[in-house]
Amino acid sequence: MDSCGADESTTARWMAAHRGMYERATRHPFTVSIRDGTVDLVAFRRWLGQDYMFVREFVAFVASVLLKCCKQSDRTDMEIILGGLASLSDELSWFKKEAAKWGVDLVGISPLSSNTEYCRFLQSFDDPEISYTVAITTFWIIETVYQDSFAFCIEEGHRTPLELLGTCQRWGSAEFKQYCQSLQRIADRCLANRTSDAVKSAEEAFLRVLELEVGFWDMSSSRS
Ligand SMILES: Cc1ncc(CN)c(N)n1
Repeated sequence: MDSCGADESTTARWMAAHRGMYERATRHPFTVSIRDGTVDLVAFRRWLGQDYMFVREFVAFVASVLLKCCKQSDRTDMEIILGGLASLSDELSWFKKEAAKWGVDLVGISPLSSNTEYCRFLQSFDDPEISYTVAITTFWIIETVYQDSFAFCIEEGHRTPLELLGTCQRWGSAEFKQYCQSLQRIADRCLANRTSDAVKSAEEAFLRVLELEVGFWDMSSSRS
C-alpha cells in the first residue's frame, strides 16, 4: 500500500526496489553532461549515429510487441502501440536531419559492441514463446529511460546547449511522458493478472534493459 492506502503497482515497486540501477540509467554522466552544458560533442555525435541504428532495430522490436498484442486482441493497447510504432517513422527522419546537421555519416557507420548486444536482446523478442507481458514491460522501460533522462536535461536549472534542446525535447516532452505512462498502465494491468514466475521474467527483462541502457550511454561517452 502507498501513503494514500492504494495498492502500489508492480512497476512502481520495481522502480523503488531497484532505485540505484534506475538512476544509473537515467542520471548517467553522459546525459548529465548534456544538462550541465559540458557534453563532449564527439560523444554526442557517436550517440546520434549509434542511436539511429538502434532505432531501426527498435522498429522491428515494437512490431513484435504489436504482433503479440494483436494475438491477445486488446483494441486499446493495440492503438497505443501502433501509435508508438508510427511515430518511429518521424523519429528516423529526425535522426537523418540531425545527422546532416552534425556531420554524422549514417551510411558509413557500424554498430559498436554495446549497441550490437542491445539489438540482439531486442531481436530475441521475435520468439513467440516470450509473452506479451514481458514484451510490453520491456517496451515501457526502454521508452521511460529516455523520457526520464532527457526530461532531466530540460528541467529547471539546466544549462543544456541551445543546439541540443530539440534532442532533449523529443523525449523529454510532456507528451512523450504521457505516452510512457500509457505503456506503464498497460504493463501493470498485464502484470496484475500473471503468475509470480511470469512477473519474475518481466522483472528480469526490466533489469536487463537498465543494464543495457547504461552500457549504451557508456559506449556513447566512450567509457566502454
Ligand atoms: C538506446 C535507446 N533506448 C531508448 C530509446 C528510446 N526509444 C532509444 N532511442 N535508444
